[in-house]
Amino acid sequence: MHTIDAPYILNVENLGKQFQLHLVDGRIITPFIDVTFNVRQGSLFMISGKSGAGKTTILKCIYRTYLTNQGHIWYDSEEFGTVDIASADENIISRLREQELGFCSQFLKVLPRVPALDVTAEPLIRRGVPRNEALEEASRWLARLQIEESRWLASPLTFSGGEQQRLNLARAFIAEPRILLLDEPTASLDAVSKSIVLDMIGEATAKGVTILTVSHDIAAIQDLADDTFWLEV
Ligand SMILES: Nc1ncnc2c1ncn2[C@@H]1O[C@H](COP(=O)(O)OP(=O)(O)OP(=O)(O)O)[C@@H](O)[C@H]1O
Repeated sequence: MHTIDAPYILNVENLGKQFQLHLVDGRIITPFIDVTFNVRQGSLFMISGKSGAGKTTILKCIYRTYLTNQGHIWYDSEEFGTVDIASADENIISRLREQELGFCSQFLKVLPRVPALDVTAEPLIRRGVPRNEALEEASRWLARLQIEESRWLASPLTFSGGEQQRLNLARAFIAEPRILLLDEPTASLDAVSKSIVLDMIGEATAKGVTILTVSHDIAAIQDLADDTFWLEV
C-alpha cells in the first residue's frame, strides 16, 4: 500500500462499450456501461469480474485498440498533460504507445521470421536506443524470464504457449512504460515463471510504473494489488 498518497494518473469516467456483430445479424452487445474508477501512479490495479464481463475490453479501450461509445479515459501524460484517451488524436495515441503506454496481450502477434531477441528489443529500438544496447537489454529480459538462449534467434511463432507469454512479458517490461496494461500475465505459466513475473510486477511498481491487470489468478495477484475494481455484469 505504498501508493496511498500518490496522485491519480488515470481516471476512467462513465466508460461504456458496445460491439455490433456485423457478420452475424447486426445485433449489439454491451459488455459494460458507466464504468468509473481512478488509478494512482505506481499502483498495481486489478480488474476482476466474471468471464465475459468486459475486463480485457477495458484494457483495450485504455490502449485505444477499441474506440469507446461513452465516457472518458483521462490520462495524466508526461508529454501532453491531461489527455482523454477516448477521444485523443491518433498521432497522440501513437506517441503515447511509443513512449508511455504498454500493453501485454495473452496472445502473440509478430511478423514471421523475426528472431525473438529482435522482437523483444523492438520497443527500445523504436524509441531510439542503439540496436546493440537494445539487444543486450533484450537478452537480459529473456534470460530473466528463463527463455533458453538456444531459442533467442528463432521466431517466437515456433515457441510454446508459455514461452510466447514470457516473450510478450519481456517485450512489455523492457520498455518501462509509465502505464503497463497486463492481460492475464500469469495464465499459461508454471509456478517458477509465475513467481518471476510477480517479482517483476513488484519491482516495476516500486519504480513508479502503474500497472493495470486483468487476471483470473486472483490468489496470486490480489496479495500484491493496491486496488481491485469489480466489474459487474
Ligand atoms: N471485437 C469484438 N467483437 C465483438 N464482441 C466482442 C469483441 N471483443 C469482445 N467482445 C465481447 O465483449 C464481451 C466482453 O469480452 P472481454 O474479452 O472483454 O471479457 P473478459 O471479462 O475479459 O472475459 P474473460 O474473463 O473470459 O477473458 C464478450 O461478450 C465478448 O464476446
